Amino acid sequence: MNRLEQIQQVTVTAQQMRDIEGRIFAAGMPVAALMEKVAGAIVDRIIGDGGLVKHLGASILATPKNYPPNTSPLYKNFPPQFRKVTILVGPGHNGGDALVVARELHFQGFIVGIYCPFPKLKELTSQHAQYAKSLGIPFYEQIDNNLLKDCDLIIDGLFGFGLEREISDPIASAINQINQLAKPIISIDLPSGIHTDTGEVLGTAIRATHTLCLGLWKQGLLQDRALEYVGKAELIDFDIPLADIAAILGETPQIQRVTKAFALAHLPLTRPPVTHKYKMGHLLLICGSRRYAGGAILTALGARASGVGMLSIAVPESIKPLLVSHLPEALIIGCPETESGAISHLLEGIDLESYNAIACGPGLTKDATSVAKLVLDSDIPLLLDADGLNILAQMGTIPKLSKRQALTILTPHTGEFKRLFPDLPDSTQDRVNAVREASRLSSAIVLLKGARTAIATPDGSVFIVPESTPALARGGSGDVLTGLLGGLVAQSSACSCGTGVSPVSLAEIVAAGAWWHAQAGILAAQERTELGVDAFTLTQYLIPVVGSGE
Ligand SMILES: NC(=O)C1=CN([C@@H]2O[C@H](COP(=O)(O)OP(=O)(O)OC[C@H]3O[C@@H](n4cnc5c(N)ncnc54)[C@H](OP(=O)(O)O)[C@@H]3O)[C@@H](O)[C@H]2O)[C@@H](O)CC1
Ligand SMILES: Nc1ncnc2c1ncn2[C@@H]1O[C@H](COP(=O)(O)OP(=O)(O)O)[C@@H](O)[C@H]1O
Ligand SMILES: [K+]
Repeated sequence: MNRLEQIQQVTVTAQQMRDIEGRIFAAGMPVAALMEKVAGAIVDRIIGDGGLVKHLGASILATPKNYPPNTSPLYKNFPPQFRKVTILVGPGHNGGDALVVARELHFQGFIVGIYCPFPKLKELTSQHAQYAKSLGIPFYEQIDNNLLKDCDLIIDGLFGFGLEREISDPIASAINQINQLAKPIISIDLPSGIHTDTGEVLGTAIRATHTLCLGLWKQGLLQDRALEYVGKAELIDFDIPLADIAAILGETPQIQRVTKAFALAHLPLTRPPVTHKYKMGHLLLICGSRRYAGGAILTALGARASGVGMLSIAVPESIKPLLVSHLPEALIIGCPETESGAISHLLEGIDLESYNAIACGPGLTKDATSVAKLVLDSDIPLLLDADGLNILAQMGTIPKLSKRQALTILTPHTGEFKRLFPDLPDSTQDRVNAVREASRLSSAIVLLKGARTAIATPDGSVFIVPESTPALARGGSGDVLTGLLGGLVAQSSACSCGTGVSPVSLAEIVAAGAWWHAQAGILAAQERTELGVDAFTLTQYLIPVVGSGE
């Protein structure tokens, strides 16, 4: 993995970023030099070759203005008119970054106006402000028409990782006013108003179209509740030495982004030349009911895409023919069923210990309680989803799981999470902490579904899937995930040759599977629009995602 791939995996809190920054300054890097370097990289990303401005849509490339042509090399990216950029400047170093960007855009021929309502600025920020004023760049203390009229682009440098308390008026009102303009907004480091660690909106926040996160990914940008403010996010690297990151975060950071490089390194994409089907894992899926027969098919199709060596599927007897017709390669086990058409108990003679993993839950209904109890008492890796989770919640999550020897993986959405862990804080808020706490308490690997799915291990490691698509917010897509993960877990547990997989290794595989699922959604949405990603279609995009050979 190259340096940039390693950097992309790292996430930090504000305090960790301060500590890393502190080491760089202590080693001799001047603060002002670092600010120049960072701001230079921001300017390049905005107006350099292939820069963001080209992609910001009609508003920045329209409205011709009658100014003389500019000869700057960077300006070749633009039509031959000057452009008007409004820059929001805060009192700290986020404002300092913004002022350096303002100065450079001014020199490149842009018409720059600065909104800075703060009477007192940090020293370096104050020096940059003084120089910008000396260049004739106008400063405004209030958001007024002069500043915003005809402005093509807004750059937000009000607050970065130094924001710790709620934003109040007049800045809060100014932010709300700016948000209503529907102009392109590029936020420096974080959208101002978003808490660096938790993603909480502190009073109000800038709704950015783009966020250029500086140096290392801030955790708050990976929390669901921040997403509508973040827009498209990307990292601006400024060569933070890996040794300084490791000194603060350890060799393996506790909270990691699941990148493509990470996922591909953990998926079983190649097989040993000499092997056989049972060495490639035997998964038992327990799913479906007469009412929810489709869920069983979707789960099974997810498992199929995992490449698992053998797939057995326990379903109620009455839907066995349906499963056989969809999955001719699988061994379908028809089970006795309740009056309501749920599995009442597993067929006599099924030896649970002969499987490498069990995935249980989709479409079961709560009438299948005895089956869920049985698998919880087994001694092999178990993934529980949907009704499997609801039944577990009824039994009492923590006491029940504390008796299990083998690894358990729980894959709740926020509603199921609340039922499983009623005493934990709301998982729609600080998701990273919620999932981490749930895993610690239950000793299970917990995957909390959402726009940014997070996976935690009992020892406190968290993996966050940083890209996905709302196209997946659709019935059945979670069933596909269950099957896919079940197949991956079975393969890894078969490969461990009886030595057992560690919780962290298993969580890495689960995280890679969640990345795979999200990427299939993204690819399907690109080709078929966000409306075209029904759960069956999603299953058909799993292999293309890893099969493109890129
Ligand atoms: N790390 C790195 O390597 C690099 C970091 N860099 C940049 O530095 C940024 C961090 O800078 P920072 O620490 O100066 O904090 P920042 O976010 O600008 O704001 C804090 C200021 O706001 C104030 N304030 C706080 N809350 C407030 C409120 N509600 N309402 C009003 N005021 C409030 C608070 O003052 P206070 O009133 O609390 O004394 C303080 O002055 C970072 O995001 C990145 O852009 C790069 O330049 C170089 C590389
Ligand atoms: N807004 C969203 N953005 C990205 N992914 C989403 C979003 N909403 C849901 N998902 C994903 O879709 C899947 C939904 O799973 P789940 O709620 O269990 O649905 P079902 O039970 O109908 O199959 C999860 O993998 C989740 O992460
Ligand atoms: K900002």
